[in-house]
Amino acid sequence: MNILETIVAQKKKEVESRQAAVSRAELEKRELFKRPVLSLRSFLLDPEKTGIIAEFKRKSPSKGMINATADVVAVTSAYATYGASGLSVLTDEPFFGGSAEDLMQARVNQVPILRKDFMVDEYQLTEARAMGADVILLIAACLTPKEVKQLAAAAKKLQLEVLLEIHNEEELQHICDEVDMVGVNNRNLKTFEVDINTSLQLINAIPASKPAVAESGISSVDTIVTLRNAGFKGFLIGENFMKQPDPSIAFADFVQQLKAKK
Ligand SMILES: O=C(O)c1ccccc1NCC(=O)[C@H](O)[C@H](O)COP(=O)(O)O
Repeated sequence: MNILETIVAQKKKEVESRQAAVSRAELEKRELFKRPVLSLRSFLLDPEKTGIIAEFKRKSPSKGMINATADVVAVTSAYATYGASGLSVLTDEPFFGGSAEDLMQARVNQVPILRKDFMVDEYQLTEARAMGADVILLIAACLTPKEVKQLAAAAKKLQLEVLLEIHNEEELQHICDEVDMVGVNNRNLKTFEVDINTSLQLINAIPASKPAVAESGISSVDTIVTLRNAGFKGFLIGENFMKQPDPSIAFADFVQQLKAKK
């Protein structure tokens, strides 16, 4: 089994046990379930904003522990204050050290929040809404085109936006009307190598109506400029900030450098 298959197998078990403990009807009664959502798509299309989706990521399968001590409210609030167009919060516990609690705490911020997890079941969409997320991620590598369409349609019924993640040309087949944005992950999930050319090679095949997001391995403002010139509207960045002793300061410096490039 590759890492994605391992994660998905674990995810299916987890979802089954959470569903047995808390029904969808119960999740729908939660306060955060009723809040109006913020549109990441609109934030990414705003030329005054940075386009950066800053990720709160404690650890990962490729890097192991990245930051064991960062405080989710302090870091995500700094990201929002210094110009993130969106926040991405990992809610997977076993592989990324995240939690629903992290996302609920990050909800103090008035910027769109992506629930970063491996979505395999509609139950997780209701959970996402109930924890205060605005956007969910669907990963083409672990879903069929039919499953993407079904999950994306169910997300729209909950007013959630959908970011579809692809890794190669074949996965362009997963793009459907129901997805709002298309992400290209530069990380090869078999070798963990990151290559920005993955984004640059796929951008022209992504429909102009779906803002494109370059994901993973971004660590310089020059890379953002290159990706932006190629047509990307969003830039998902995790490790580059989280690995610093103070991710908040690292993010503020990065945005200052980016603004100087304009
Ligand atoms: O990050 C990993 O090691 C990883 C392994 C297996 C599946 C997914 C993985 N990452 C998810 C992501 O998409 C990244 O967290 C996100 O794009 C940010 O990447 P980075 O800026 O390189 O931290």
